[in-house]
Amino acid sequence: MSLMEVKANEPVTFVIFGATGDLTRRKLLPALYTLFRERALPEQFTIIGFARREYDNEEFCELMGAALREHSRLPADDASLKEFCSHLLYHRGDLSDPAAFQSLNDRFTNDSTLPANRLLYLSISSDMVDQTVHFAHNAGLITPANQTPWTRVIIEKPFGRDLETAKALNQNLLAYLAESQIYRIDHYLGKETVQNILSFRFANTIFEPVFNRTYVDHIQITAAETVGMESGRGAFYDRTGALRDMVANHLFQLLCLVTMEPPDGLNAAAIRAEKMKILHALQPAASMQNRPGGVFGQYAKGDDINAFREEDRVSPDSQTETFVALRMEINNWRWAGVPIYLRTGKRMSKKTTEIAVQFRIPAMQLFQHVACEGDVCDLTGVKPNTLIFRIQPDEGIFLQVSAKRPSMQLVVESVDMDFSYSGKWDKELPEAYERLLLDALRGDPTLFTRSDEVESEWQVIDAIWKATEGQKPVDYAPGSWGPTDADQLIAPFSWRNEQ
Ligand SMILES: NC(=O)C1=CN([C@@H]2O[C@H](COP(=O)(O)OP(=O)(O)OC[C@H]3O[C@@H](n4cnc5c(N)ncnc54)[C@H](OP(=O)(O)O)[C@@H]3O)[C@@H](O)[C@H]2O)C=CC1
Ligand SMILES: O=C1O[C@H](COP(=O)(O)O)[C@@H](O)[C@H](O)[C@H]1O
Repeated sequence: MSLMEVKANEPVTFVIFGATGDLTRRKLLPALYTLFRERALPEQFTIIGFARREYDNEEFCELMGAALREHSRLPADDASLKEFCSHLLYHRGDLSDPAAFQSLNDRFTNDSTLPANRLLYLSISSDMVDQTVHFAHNAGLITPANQTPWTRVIIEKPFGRDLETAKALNQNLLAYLAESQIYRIDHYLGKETVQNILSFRFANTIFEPVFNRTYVDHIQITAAETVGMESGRGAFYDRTGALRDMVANHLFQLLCLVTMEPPDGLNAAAIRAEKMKILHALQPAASMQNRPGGVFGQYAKGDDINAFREEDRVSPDSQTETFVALRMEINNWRWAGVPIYLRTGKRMSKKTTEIAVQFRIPAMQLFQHVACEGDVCDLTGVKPNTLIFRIQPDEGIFLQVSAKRPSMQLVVESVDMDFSYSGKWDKELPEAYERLLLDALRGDPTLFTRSDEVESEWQVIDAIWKATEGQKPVDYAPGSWGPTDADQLIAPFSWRNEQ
């Protein structure tokens, strides 16, 4: 999709703290490069990479060139890479050293070609955010709110590691920044298919009346990844785990969007207000007292695949979960009693993110469902309707319904009503980071998370820790769908594994 329609115009200097890290290589630089190629960046822009490793500008440019060749959505040819590299600088420094920030600020003072508006991107671990903003402020890198040149600060997730740390971080940041300058990023909100959840629910009349406890049996949300620890991520992930890395932000956002009430407008405040109501009503399911509401797993050794505990910079006796499955419920009028199952994991069978809303079977079973393999047919009760939001890959939405199978008998079969982005639009979907970086450049916070929203997310996570206290991760085979305990968690339903 061309981003030409939307463009940032004001000159800007991006400073990426954590510029040698995995996120910068795989997502941030490729997104900036695509925006550059699409002419969506301002004419005047500079990107300064800040990290500890010893590089000069040229070496940094080579490193980023290699990353772009591997990860860019648009082809990274030599000529455009050369042009892009002319906008790249490297600033070596340690985040614990105030002098490194001072020398960075000196660059702004001494180099009149550096655009004075600045977008500081904190692609660093959450425990370094407070100090980084503090040092940046003391060095003069942060200009006052509501003035030009402006400063905006993008902060990566996870924002804190529990309610207490998130609250402290929110409060401390306000000593140096106005809330309007803080952009807490959750890249799932930048995904086209995630934005489509609200459009699909509220731009159509036929689905909304059945999105409630009367018609919905349960909801499953899965974010499965085949990757393990990408290079250098072991230490971060071992401190973080799947619950904080994925559930506390991405999965909760999906859950909110699929269950929230219609907002009274499409502005940030109205949408956030409805999401907040869901987060306040969300809790680990209490309805099935004798069964655990959560299952934690850790990937074991496989053929040619390290166990998590053998990964680089992971403790050999780590108890960190690389998989989690949860049974949650929303204690409100619309959803009370409807189980909501969440699961996410590394080294799973398939890369897939989807939301499946499974409806109740009809009250009266007039028909039988037939499934045939060759000449052998099996008759069972009618299958439930399921509405599936395919977030990635093969982006789209499909609805499973029952239809009469052509035969002399009145039996039905499950058929799909399928909408896929690639079938409908001959355009590649933009990457989430492209959209979000452009929004931040244009000063639009709609798709970023507000402080109270983040705190509410952590409140639920704290409740999950409490409800699952003492549970240790159980091993699962790489390439599987996680520990078998997760199947017991969802019984009598089943996870949708063969999608
Ligand atoms: N990777 C991903 O897919 C995603 C990551 N995120 C978030 O992005 C953030 C960064 O993640 P990721 O890139 O994976 O992490 P990495 O561990 O790969 O990178 C961390 C970066 O921080 C720098 N760094 C660490 N300590 C210091 C220090 N004392 N002084 C200066 N620089 C330092 C490192 O550079 P050096 O060693 O050279 O100093 C490196 O560039 C995290 O908050 C993560 O949750 C969010 C979504 C996806
Ligand atoms: O935030 C994160 O997301 C990625 C998965 O993102 P996706 O867009 O590929 O679904 C995950 O690999 C990473 O651990 C996590 O920090």
